[in-house]
Amino acid sequence: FISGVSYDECKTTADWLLSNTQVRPIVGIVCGSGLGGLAEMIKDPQIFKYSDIPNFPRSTVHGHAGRLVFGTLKGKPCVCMQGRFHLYEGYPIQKITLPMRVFKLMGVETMIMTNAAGGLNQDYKVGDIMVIKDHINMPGFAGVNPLSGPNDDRFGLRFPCMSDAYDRKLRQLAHDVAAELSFSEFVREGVYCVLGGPSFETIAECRMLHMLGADAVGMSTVHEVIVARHTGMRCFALSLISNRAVMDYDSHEKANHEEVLETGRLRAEQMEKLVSTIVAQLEHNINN
Ligand SMILES: Nc1nc2ncn(CCNC(CO)CO)c2c(=O)[nH]1
Repeated sequence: FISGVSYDECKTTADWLLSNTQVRPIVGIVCGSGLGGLAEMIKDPQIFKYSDIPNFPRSTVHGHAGRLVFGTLKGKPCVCMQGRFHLYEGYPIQKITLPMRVFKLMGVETMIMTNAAGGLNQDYKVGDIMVIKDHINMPGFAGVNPLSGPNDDRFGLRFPCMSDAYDRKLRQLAHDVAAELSFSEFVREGVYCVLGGPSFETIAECRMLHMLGADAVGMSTVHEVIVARHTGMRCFALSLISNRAVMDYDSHEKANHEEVLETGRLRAEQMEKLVSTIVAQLEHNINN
């Protein structure tokens, strides 16, 4: 099977990291496109380039730095992925989700994922932040699932439940924090649909996904959440709506990566404030 993703290899990577930092993280953060600034919030950072970490893939996407940042955020020991991996980069799906298993083996209890996504819900505006309440795993419909292949019971069950993937208490906390910060007008909640990419969706695909109940569309996060939940970590995820998906044929808008990164820059400050305040208010060691 795929090299570099077995339990022993994940353990080797986790042990290598733990021997190179005193930080014992309980929160894992994944920074999406243009959201790498979240990692700059971490105090006393210890930084590892992905290329130096055994078994880690390399980041190949503009806007994804490719660094693992350890430190404390609002007093809580954290590990932050500045740059994540995507199916469209050509990695095997188990490689994309390897960091989740490494984080679990290091003792991480809660994963906070962020991504940039296209808005399918017509009420959404560019710059809105959507709390993900559920996902539609399109590649999974075709058998592209990070848990395919032999199950290693040391990580989790053969058939894990996904109806509670996005932690209800953390979603409620996010909305309470948004209200505290007066962010409620642009903080939403909805369903995220993942596609393989790298091509952006067609108009027909946007219309179909919207009819199927998706509020936002992207190319990441779901695979990581499936593996993180398999290991029993709590998951919470936010999508920054970086553009409105093109839904009608007489529109001349064209989705492009530059506007994705630009929206990240515009909203980065609020995203960082929201995530750091949520981390500050996380209860430690509550297993659901
Ligand atoms: N319409 C649309 N807008 C989006 N903004 C971000 N993403 C997520 C994909 N991000 C890629 C390309 O920016 C980089 O990982 C998307 C998407 O998939 N579709």
